[in-house]
Amino acid sequence: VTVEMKSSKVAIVRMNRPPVNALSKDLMHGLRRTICDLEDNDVKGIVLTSSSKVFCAGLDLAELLNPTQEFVSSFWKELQGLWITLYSSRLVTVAAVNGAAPAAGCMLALSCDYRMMSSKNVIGMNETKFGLFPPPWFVELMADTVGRRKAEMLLLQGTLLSTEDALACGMIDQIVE
Ligand SMILES: CCCCCCCC/C=C\C/C=C/C(=O)SCCNC(=O)CCNC(=O)[C@H](O)C(C)(C)COP(=O)(O)OP(=O)(O)OC[C@H]1O[C@@H](n2cnc3c(N)ncnc32)[C@H](O)[C@@H]1OP(=O)(O)O
Repeated sequence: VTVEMKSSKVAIVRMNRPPVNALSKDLMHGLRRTICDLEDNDVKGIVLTSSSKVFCAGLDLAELLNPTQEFVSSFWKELQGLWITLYSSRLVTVAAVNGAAPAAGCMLALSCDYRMMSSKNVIGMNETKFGLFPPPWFVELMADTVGRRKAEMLLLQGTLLSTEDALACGMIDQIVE
């Protein structure tokens, strides 16, 4: 994770884990630590983005291949900790979604106060496409953002929306070129 101060009050926080910013336990820990440090340093707002062409590919599936029980439990704790920290942060949080944002990548964006996204990208919770269903707090985030019925349809079908469709249903707030 890298931090660039745009002024004394606003920080650009970039996920920097090539090639696709898959959320490993370490990346989630780094993001949470960064947000907490910025909160402690009188910063007012952050822009969360990526230093590569993918915003975030969701959970690191490689790390979840044949994990030990202990690892799964610490991974899950880190995921919940990151979500709680970002969602409840006192900072004004903006997601600049500059690449694909599937599954937990979408969760990161939805946990922010405002979402801008570049065109020709995709965002959504596609977990059902590979036989999983998102945890309840992902579901609630989606329902709070686009409405319960729309969320139900998107989640059941594991839809990844284009930038334009995401704007149309309120999943993002602005398209930025
Ligand atoms: C705590 C344990 C609990 C386990 C149970 C979990 C239950 C909870 C259920 C849901 C919660 C949330 C789940 C998730 O977030 S799962 C992740 C879902 N993500 C995806 O479906 C995205 C998959 N990736 C893509 O669609 C594409 O890679 C892309 C659009 C993000 C980028 O495309 P492109 O630029 O063309 O890159 P490549 O596809 O070529 O990929 C490059 C490289 O990166 C690897 N990779 C991609 N995604 C992941 C990933 N999520 N984890 C790990 N690695 C990933 C890909 O395999 C390539 O690797 P290489 O071949 O070695 O180069």
